[in-house]
Amino acid sequence: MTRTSLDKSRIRFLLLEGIHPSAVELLHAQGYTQVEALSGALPEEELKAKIADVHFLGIRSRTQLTASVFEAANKLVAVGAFCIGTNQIDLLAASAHGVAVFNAPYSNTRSVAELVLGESILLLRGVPGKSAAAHRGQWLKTADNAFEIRGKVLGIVGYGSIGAQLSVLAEALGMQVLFHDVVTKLPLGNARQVRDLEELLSASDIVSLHVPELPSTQWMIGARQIAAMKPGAILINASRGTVVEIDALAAALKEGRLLGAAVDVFPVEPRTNKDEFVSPLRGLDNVILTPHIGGSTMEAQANIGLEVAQKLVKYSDNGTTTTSVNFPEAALPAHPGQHRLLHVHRNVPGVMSEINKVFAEAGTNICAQYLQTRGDLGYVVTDIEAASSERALEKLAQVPGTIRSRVLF
Ligand SMILES: NC(=O)C1=CN([C@@H]2O[C@H](COP(=O)(O)OP(=O)(O)OC[C@H]3O[C@@H](n4cnc5c(N)ncnc54)[C@H](O)[C@@H]3O)[C@@H](O)[C@H]2O)C=CC1
Ligand SMILES: O=C(O)CCC(=O)C(=O)O
Repeated sequence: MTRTSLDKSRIRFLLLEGIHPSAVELLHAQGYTQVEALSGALPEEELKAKIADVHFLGIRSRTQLTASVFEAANKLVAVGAFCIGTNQIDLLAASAHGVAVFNAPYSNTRSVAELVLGESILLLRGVPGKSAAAHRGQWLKTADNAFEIRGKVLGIVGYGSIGAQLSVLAEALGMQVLFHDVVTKLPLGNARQVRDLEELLSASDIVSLHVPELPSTQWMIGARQIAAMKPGAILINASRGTVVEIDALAAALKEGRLLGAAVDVFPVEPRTNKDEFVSPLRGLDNVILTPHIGGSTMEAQANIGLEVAQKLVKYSDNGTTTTSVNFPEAALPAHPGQHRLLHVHRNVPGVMSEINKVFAEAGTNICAQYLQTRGDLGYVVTDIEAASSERALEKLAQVPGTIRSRVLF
């Protein structure tokens, strides 16, 4: 697939799921005027119809980018996930179509950690139940089952950016922190990495989950793991809905085995704010239910809007792919006066020599060349004199193994 350089005014951006206006402002300021921003996610067929004309797509956690969506996205150059998780994107399909994917790996970390800490305090005091009762006219003034957070044991599953941030905040409130991670991690403060998940579950007053959605994390907290938790403990899930078996959690809460829970993410989430939220946890007073808003603060969203839009602009303007989640990473300098050829190919032996044969046979003088590979993908960027770029691009597209090529003026 070959693309010649488009005038910025012809490059189309589609931003879904209420991405913060800071993204649109940045794109406009960088000369990209064709930006359509919608508030919700689109069903697959609608998305496929709409995406056919789109060069850059912005999504959050709701939009499912399947292989079939990528098939329909002929013009798509890059996807911006305006969030941390990229499990909603078929990254192999994106790579196979030469589509670069970017995200914002840290911008909402603090927001999630703060929410979890706030929920921990409220649940230890039984506030959700007492508040719900007060709304019904009941006055539940009692200290029964109400506890301070100081001295309690917080068990963090997944000690990455969010888990580690939570650990620091929790210690500041006097909690003891244990964590379980598949990787050996530097414990912050007095936190301690435990041997396995079972040890963490049996020792913690509050268990908070911060793992990515992976085959290995799917349903990692089920009936057996909940039974291994301390009686009267609290479970918090602000990671992904596939990490906890929701029926097992509902059963434990109804039986009173757990003191409470806070759940922000669900196996099935409404696509828009107008769709009904259905869950076996509805109606349980000792459960805080939130609509996947762990990262939804004005601060985080404004920063994410800028960060991801900036990454898309850099890739569009000069081919830089730094921090891409699926592409070889290349930080490229400006290319004044030269044309820049971007070539995405299958990383198999011989492609580079074929590419350079194209330039040699055409007598093209190469001003600069950069190559990076990542797994099955190769990304080579060649700066050449402007006069020969059109012919070179045509020839490059015929190199066996080519996935996509593009020229930047
Ligand atoms: N509720 C919300 O709005 C938000 C949810 N998230 C979710 O939180 C997840 C975590 O975010 P970050 O901390 O930034 O990710 P991260 O990648 O920095 O940390 C994840 C940690 O989990 C560990 N891990 C992976 N598999 C594991 C397993 N089977 N058992 C134990 N540990 C395991 C990793 O080694 C890593 O240390 C994201 O992937 C995303 O799904 C992120 C932001 C907002
Ligand atoms: O804010 C969102 O839409 C998604 C937040 C999230 O889950 C993430 O950043 O991974």
